[in-house]
Amino acid sequence: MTPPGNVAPELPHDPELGAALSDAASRAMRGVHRAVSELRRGTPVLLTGPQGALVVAAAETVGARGLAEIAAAALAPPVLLLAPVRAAAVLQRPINAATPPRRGDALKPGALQTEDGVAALKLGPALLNPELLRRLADPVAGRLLPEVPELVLPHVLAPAALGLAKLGRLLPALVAAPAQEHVAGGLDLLRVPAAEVLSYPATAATTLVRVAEARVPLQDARDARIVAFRAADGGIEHLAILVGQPEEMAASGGAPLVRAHSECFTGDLLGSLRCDCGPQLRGAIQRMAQDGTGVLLYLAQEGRGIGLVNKLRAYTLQDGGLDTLDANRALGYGADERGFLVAATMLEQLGIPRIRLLTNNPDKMSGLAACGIEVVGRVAHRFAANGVNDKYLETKADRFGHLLR
Ligand SMILES: Nc1nc2c(ncn2[C@@H]2O[C@H](COP(=O)(O)OP(=O)(O)OP(=O)(O)O)[C@@H](O)[C@H]2O)c(=O)[nH]1
Ligand SMILES: [Zn+2]
Repeated sequence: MTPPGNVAPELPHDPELGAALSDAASRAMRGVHRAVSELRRGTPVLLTGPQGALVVAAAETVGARGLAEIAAAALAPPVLLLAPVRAAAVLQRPINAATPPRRGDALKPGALQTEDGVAALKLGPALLNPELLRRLADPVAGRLLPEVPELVLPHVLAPAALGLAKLGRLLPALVAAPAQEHVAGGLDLLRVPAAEVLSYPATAATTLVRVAEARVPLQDARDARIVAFRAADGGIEHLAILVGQPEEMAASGGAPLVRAHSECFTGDLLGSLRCDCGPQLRGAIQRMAQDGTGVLLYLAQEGRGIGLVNKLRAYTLQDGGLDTLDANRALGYGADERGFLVAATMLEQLGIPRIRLLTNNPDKMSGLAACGIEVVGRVAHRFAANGVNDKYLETKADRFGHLLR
């Protein structure tokens, strides 16, 4: 299960061409970043492509005004775009997605078919109401609906719409209607090319630049520095914590110990017992201090890339009986939404192309290797269960293929 966004795009070698491309990349990222902000505040945006235009708003945030703007731009009645798993839950019917949701899942006879990993539900007037849209989007919200929506074919730009909501760490559920570009222009809706939404994760990862660095002695590693990396979109920074002199070790052909640690507010900062992140974070720094060298990449990929708000929703679903993988999927997200191109770019910029990786997760090894990092070895990084996270650790081994030693 290699996460998406892990294939390094070809980088330009001609410096002039490179500058021109990075200008275009930075304009594209600005557009997508603005579109994400619009969705997060409940404003519709216009997705464009050669096949037409689609006006979309996030079901989680849209209000009466946003719905009126969609109606004014729409060429046809609006639908609700959902991940197939969520659509199946709403319809209370099994569903076959064109993109198989899980290795080994058998197609269910008599199940609904969907295209491109997206399902579309027709929204009759009774469902075009902000509170009901939130219930349709959110498996944690109440179930009561005045009518069961009907499954229809999604627009060709629907996958980009879901992608945009995911970039905003919103529930992947959007009110959407085909629109005429010029009509929507009169409404002053932000336009964003669907292709730029789809290429955004790779563009953001490959435009990271070092922006600040400081010596920060740590309780467990006095000789430590923090280097901050920022992408051209101005989004949240990723951090590298360097223990000792890993760059020197790499320069003389060595392979320093590296941990790619995805941020976990609850585990890293609060000491939550639901996961193993806190012990893994501190354990990694201690291990690097013992070795004398190491790099801990602290990646802004909270909740395996679904964001803190969705992780809290996933926890509520887990309290209702789902495991960590199915809870992600019930929200409409993949089991693991992380890409490791960010980590690979940071290592490349630090001058560390060969590493020994501190992990139990084989996907991290293959993800980094696919992005051009030479992973010469793995060092296991397991901590004992604490009585609360036992099932979480079991699920990582059983369903994510995490190595037990
Ligand atoms: N979606 C979701 N994310 C979780 C849950 N529990 C922990 N996480 C997140 O999982 C991530 C932990 O990732 P890591 O420790 O870097 O990686 P890993 O895949 O467990 O692999 P290792 O390298 O073996 O630790 C953090 O971003 C946590 O916020 C959960 O129940 N649901
Ligand atoms: Zn955690």
